[in-house]
Amino acid sequence: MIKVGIIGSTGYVGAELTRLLSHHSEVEIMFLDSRSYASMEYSRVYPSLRGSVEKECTSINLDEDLENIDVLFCALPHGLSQAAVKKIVEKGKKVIDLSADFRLKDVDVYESWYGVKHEARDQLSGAVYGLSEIYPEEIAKAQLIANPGCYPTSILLPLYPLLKEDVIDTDSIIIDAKSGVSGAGRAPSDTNLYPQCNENIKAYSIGSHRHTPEIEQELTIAAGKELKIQFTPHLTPMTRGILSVIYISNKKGTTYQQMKDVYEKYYGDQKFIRLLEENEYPQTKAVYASNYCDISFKIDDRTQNIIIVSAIDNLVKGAAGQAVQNMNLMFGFNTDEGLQHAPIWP
Ligand SMILES: NC(=O)C1=CN([C@@H]2O[C@H](COP(=O)(O)OP(=O)(O)OC[C@H]3O[C@@H](n4cnc5c(N)ncnc54)[C@H](OP(=O)(O)O)[C@@H]3O)[C@@H](O)[C@H]2O)C=CC1
Ligand SMILES: CC(=O)N[C@@H](CCC(=O)OP(=O)(O)O)C(=O)O
Repeated sequence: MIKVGIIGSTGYVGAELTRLLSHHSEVEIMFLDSRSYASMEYSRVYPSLRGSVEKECTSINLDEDLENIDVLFCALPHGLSQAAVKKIVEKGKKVIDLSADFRLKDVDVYESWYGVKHEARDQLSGAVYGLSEIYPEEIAKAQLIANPGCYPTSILLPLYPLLKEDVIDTDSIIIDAKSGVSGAGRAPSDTNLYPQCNENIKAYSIGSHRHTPEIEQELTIAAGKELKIQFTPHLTPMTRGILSVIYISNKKGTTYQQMKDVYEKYYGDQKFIRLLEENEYPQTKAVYASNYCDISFKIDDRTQNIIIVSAIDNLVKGAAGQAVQNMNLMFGFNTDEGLQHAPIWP
């Protein structure tokens, strides 16, 4: 058994971590940190976890409470994890940060896109980008994991292998992605106000979304040359889920079989990537509350475009589930421990 602590446990991502880890056979949850609900039973904050999580929230002291754990999960808004990450790394323990704070390798890029100063620069170079299926060996050896963003996970999993194997063009990648409202977190905001998000779909942050440099960083590594993407996220009236549709001009004349072979090579034995049959396309309900990423694609011979579709649950594969998968890799547990449950349908 390992001992884990969760900071930011009462946010949506923290709640998914708590749900998943409370059913993990190798884990004991030591604390559920919260500023706002300290001393309150966790199951009063999240009644769905009554009977599964019998623990009070606590506002932890970074100098004392980190001593008793083997791994810390940080699920705080960006800019706020750095002090805790610094402390735990200095103590020689493992940490999985679910914010954007350690994802970008260039600190100037982080500071300019996120508009905050990085207070733990020394830790950045040691951070491993936790895209589980792509970097399993690095993750297994890491002390600090920068867990990927939700949109990047849904976009990098389908694109990384194709760029690595040089079967698609790099200068015409257009991504149209749609997220459920839980992607915006739990704090009330203009984004998640019911009358404004219900029965409404909108594009936002066109050409300026903070996930753009994260996606470009990883695709550049895959392609071995710098590339830029066109990324348009949308807010849709669903609670969970991300559907990403990616358009690439098929200038290389890639065939369906070539692409299928690449996906089979990278993901054929990966439990959490489901490659769908030809003319079957991913949908968010088919991955709801699960750690799956569903992928399929079409080569449109009429327009000579490649269209790739992926679906994930933003809170699970896009955040807490992938973090648990990374913890499993770091501690040598079965990859799917704590994550075996099927999606919920309908
Ligand atoms: N939502 C998603 O789909 C995804 C989110 N992420 C990232 O995971 C992290 C957590 O996201 P999410 O759970 O959605 O966010 P939420 O806003 O739902 O939760 C964040 C929690 O952090 C705690 N907190 C502590 N200090 C502060 C502070 N100063 N300001 C605000 N909250 C604070 C709050 O709990 P309390 O007041 O009880 O301490 C709050 O509930 C973020 O970095 C996010 O970008 C990553 C991938 C997907
Ligand atoms: C719907 C919605 O608002 N989504 C959020 C996703 C951000 C997020 O989750 O942030 P990180 O993954 O980078 O931590 C957004 O677009 O800002």
